[in-house]
Amino acid sequence: MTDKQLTVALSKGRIMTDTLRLLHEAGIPVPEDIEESRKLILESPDGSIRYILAKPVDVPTYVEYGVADIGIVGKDVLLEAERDLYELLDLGIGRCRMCVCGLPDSKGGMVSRVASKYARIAANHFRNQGQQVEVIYLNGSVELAPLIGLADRIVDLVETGRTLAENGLVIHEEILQISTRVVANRMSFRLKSEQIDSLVARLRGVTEQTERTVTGGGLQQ
Ligand SMILES: Nc1ncnc2c1ncn2[C@@H]1O[C@H](COP(=O)(O)OP(=O)(O)OP(=O)(O)O)[C@@H](O)[C@H]1O
Ligand SMILES: O=P(O)(O)OC[C@H]1O[C@H](OP(=O)(O)OP(=O)(O)O)[C@H](O)[C@@H]1O
Repeated sequence: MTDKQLTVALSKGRIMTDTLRLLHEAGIPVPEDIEESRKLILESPDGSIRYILAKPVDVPTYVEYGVADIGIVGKDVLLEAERDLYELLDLGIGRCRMCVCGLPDSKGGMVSRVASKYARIAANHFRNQGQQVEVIYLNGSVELAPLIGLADRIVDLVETGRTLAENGLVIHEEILQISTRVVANRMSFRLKSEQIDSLVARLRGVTEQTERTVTGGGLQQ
């Protein structure tokens, strides 16, 4: 690794393909076999960028500790992690909504139980609303909780709404819009400003193009 090299932590999984497409469109060098390979650290062909492939929930940790200069990760993960990072850019991919959901007739009683993979976001939301709730952490398939009586509501991501619909659940309230963000380590942002500015400017170029195209087509963001 050289001083000039940037280490970029990418989120494996759902947002990986769109992230790689944007990097490619922005002219940022990416190893050809990055999606097929089982390697977790890969260098770009010109050696300017080292990519690390991480679980989304771990990306803010790598960036805060400075083992990655840059991270690409969902706003949901950032809000839940509350790490001390600079958020530089909204890539406009991985769009979905963080919502309070449940059975159609459940609005929460005096002290309701709320299940979520986003325990901190859920707790903050209900605290801000002055509602007393018990938040129960679950790691996935959160929609199960109201169906089997573990909780009366959930806080979870909704994209197409299919998972809710197929399980007889509805949205009671939208908390916030989610999309994928570019974040930087605070020290790297100063020490590698030239490389980081260039990377963000290139990505901003293709992100704005995408947004213009979508808006031009008459679709609502
Ligand atoms: N329908 C969706 N459900 C979940 N995440 C979505 C959705 N649409 C976009 N996203 C974004 O993609 C990210 C989730 O990716 P993924 O499902 O691969 O991660 P994960 O749930 O942390 O992984 P794992 O299931 O392996 O624990 C979220 O952090 C969010 O920003
Ligand atoms: O509105 P939809 O398009 O149906 O998408 C929303 C679903 O997708 C995510 O789950 P994921 O597939 O990541 O599985 P998980 O429940 O194990 O987290 C999310 O937690 C919802 O369950």
